[in-house]
This record gives sequence, C-alpha cells and structure tokens, in this order.
Amino acid sequence: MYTMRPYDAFLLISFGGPEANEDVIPFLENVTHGRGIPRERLAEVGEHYYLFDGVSPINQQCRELLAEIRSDFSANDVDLPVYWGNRFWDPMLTDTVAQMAKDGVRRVVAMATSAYSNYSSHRAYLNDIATAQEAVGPDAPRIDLIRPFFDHPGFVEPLVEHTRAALDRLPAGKRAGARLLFSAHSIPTAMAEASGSPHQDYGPEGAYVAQLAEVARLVVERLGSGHDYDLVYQSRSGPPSQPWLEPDINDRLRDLSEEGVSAVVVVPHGFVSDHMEVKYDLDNEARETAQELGMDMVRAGTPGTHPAFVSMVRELVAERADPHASRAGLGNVPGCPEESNDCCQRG
Ligand SMILES: CC1=C(CCC(=O)O)c2cc3nc(cc4[nH]c(cc5[nH]c(cc1n2)c(C)c5CCC(=O)O)c(CCC(=O)O)c4C)C(CCC(=O)O)=C3C
Ligand SMILES: [Fe+2]
Repeated sequence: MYTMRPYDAFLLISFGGPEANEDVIPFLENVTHGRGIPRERLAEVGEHYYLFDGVSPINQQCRELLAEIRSDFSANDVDLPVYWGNRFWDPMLTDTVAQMAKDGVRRVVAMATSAYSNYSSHRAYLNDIATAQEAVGPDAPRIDLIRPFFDHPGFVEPLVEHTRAALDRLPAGKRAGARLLFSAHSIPTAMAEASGSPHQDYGPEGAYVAQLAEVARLVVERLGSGHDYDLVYQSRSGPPSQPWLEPDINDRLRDLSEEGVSAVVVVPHGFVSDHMEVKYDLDNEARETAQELGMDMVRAGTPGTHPAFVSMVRELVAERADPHASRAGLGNVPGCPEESNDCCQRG
C-alpha cells in the first residue's frame, strides 16, 4: 500500500456555488462580502444564475472530479480518504475541517480548483484554510496546500486536446484561418502586479499574466498548427474607475472582426472546469457578440475530469509529500514556492 506519508487525508477546496434560486443571493453575499462590488453587477450576476434555475454547475463538477480522484487513488493504491470543502457554499470548508478533526485526521494535503498565481486563486485559499483551522480550534488538522499547477502537463495536455477538438468543430474551410482566443478571469491590475512570489521577476504585468501567456504559448506550440492567438479576459466585476486586465473578450472579438477574422476558437485556459463564468460569460455573452459580428465561434473545454488531469492530482500529492521531489513543470515561468507567506498579495 502506497501511503503518501506524511498525509492521512486529501482535501479538494473549491469556490462553491448555489444549487437553488433561493441560495443565489446568500451565495453572492458570501463571495462579495466587503469587496466593493457594485450592486448593479451583483444583480446582473444573480440573473446569470437564475437563467440556470439557480444551479451553478461547479458543485456537480467537483463531485465528478472527486469520484474520479477516488477511483484513481484506489487504482494506484493510494490509501487517502478524500474530503471536499468550498470557500463560499456548502459543503463549507470550515465544516469539512471540523469533520476531519472528528475523524481523527491530523495532516492533510489539499488542492484548490484553481491553477494560477494570484490573490483570488492562491492566497485567498491559504487565508480561508487558516480561518477554518482557527474556527475548529486545536484539534484542526495541519493542511498543506498544493502549489499553483498551471504549468503541469496534466493541466496543459487536456487543453491541447480540447483545443484540437474545438478546431475540428469549425467548418473545414474556416479552420486554418481561425484565431485562437485564450481567455482567463480578469482581475484588478494591482492584484495582477502583486501576483506570484515577490522574489521572482515575472515582468511588469506580474506572475498571473506571465503564466497565462506561457500556458497559451505552450498549448499553441503543442498544437503545431501555426495558428495566431491572443490572450483575452472575461468576467470583469469591479467599478469602472478601477483598472482590470484587458482586453475584454467581447472588445477583442469586435476588433478582430474589423481586421477580417471570421472564425475563432475560445480556449478558457484560465479555468479548471466549465463553471458559470465559462458557461454564461463565454457560451452566452461572447457567443452573442460573435453572432452579431457574423463570426464562427467554438469554445474549447476546460480540463474538467480529463484522465491526465485526474492523474495530475495524484502526482501533485506525491510531489507535495516529498520535499526532494522534482517539480513537473512545462515552460519557463515560475509558480509560487510550496511554503510561502508572502506570495500573491491582494495588491
Ligand atoms: C481569478 C479568478 C477566478 C479563477 C480562479 C479560481 O477558480 O479561483 C475566479 C473563479 C470563480 N469566480 C466565481 C464566481 C464569482 N466571482 C466573483 C468575483 C470575483 N472573482 C475574481 C477572480 C476570480 N474568480 C475577482 C477578483 C472578483 C471580484 C471580487 C473579489 O475581489 O473577490 C463573483 C462576484 C460577482 C462578480 O463580480 O462577478 C462571483 C459570483 C466562480 C464560481 C462560478 C460558478 O458558480 O460556477 C469561480 C470558479
Ligand atoms: Fe470569480
């Protein structure tokens, strides 16, 4: 039996989402607590959830990933029980940490459903782990979070495969001339500049943008088809006075249309699963923009439960368990150190 010493449990930590209409507003209040998001934006985002009867796809996607992790662990003789806790909706992280304490779990390896270095995707998870441990008290287990994994082959390879499949869904005559749009969640530029380790040089835009650009480059390199591509952003939510990462995907689609591009493949490489920000902001909003412009648009899938992504989870657990393990990483942009108190500040 493969024990993954020193760990005695695995924990998946995700964002969480509502699964009923009456949960939408309380969920949005949890997410935006004290974050200065304009009321109009909240009402608008609420409507996105009501369109799907208040059901965010993210919890079901976590359940599917958890099922795959459990069977992968058992097929590979990894005897770690698998737990799940969310930052903003049931099952809440604090409740899961309390349950682990009750079950006698002492040392946990955790993975966030978030691949890149920035406050929202990394530091916020570390902070929420600490808050949950404090709430549970002295019996709370120690929890080691797995590093941002944007450069792991188990994240990149599924994106390559899904981009290739998306290109094949375009009309044959449009494939060669299609533009690839790599799309990620926008964040405030100040947060982007504060992303990653302060002891690394990522260039003026910070770690998050450098990592997104590197993953896009790695995917295009592996496709080997010579397609032109751009990095774009989606799901901006702050007040207009606050600068966020640009260009917005909808603005870029308009510019590309003027430049004569008539087909695009959108690759949501900033995300791990096809949750609401992918389903609404790309499949409804960006698609509508593309339709208005008369462009063909196909959206590639996220890693989701791709077998390489599921194996990656086990590989990252083994990497975290062994301080001498070499890090599986493609490309040239560093992530965050394993034990880090100063990376990914809010900015
Ligand atoms: C970088 C990033 C990721 C990707 C990495 C990761 O996955 O972690 C991500 C994922 C997600 N974001 C999600 C939902 C929301 N994010 C919001 C607000 C915000 N996101 C931000 C950043 C990110 N967010 C930021 C800087 C804000 C502003 C408020 C703040 O500074 O904290 C709001 C408030 C309303 C709004 O303003 O849009 C909602 C509802 C869901 C769940 C979707 C579902 O239900 O399926 C997921 C997976
Ligand atoms: Fe978000």
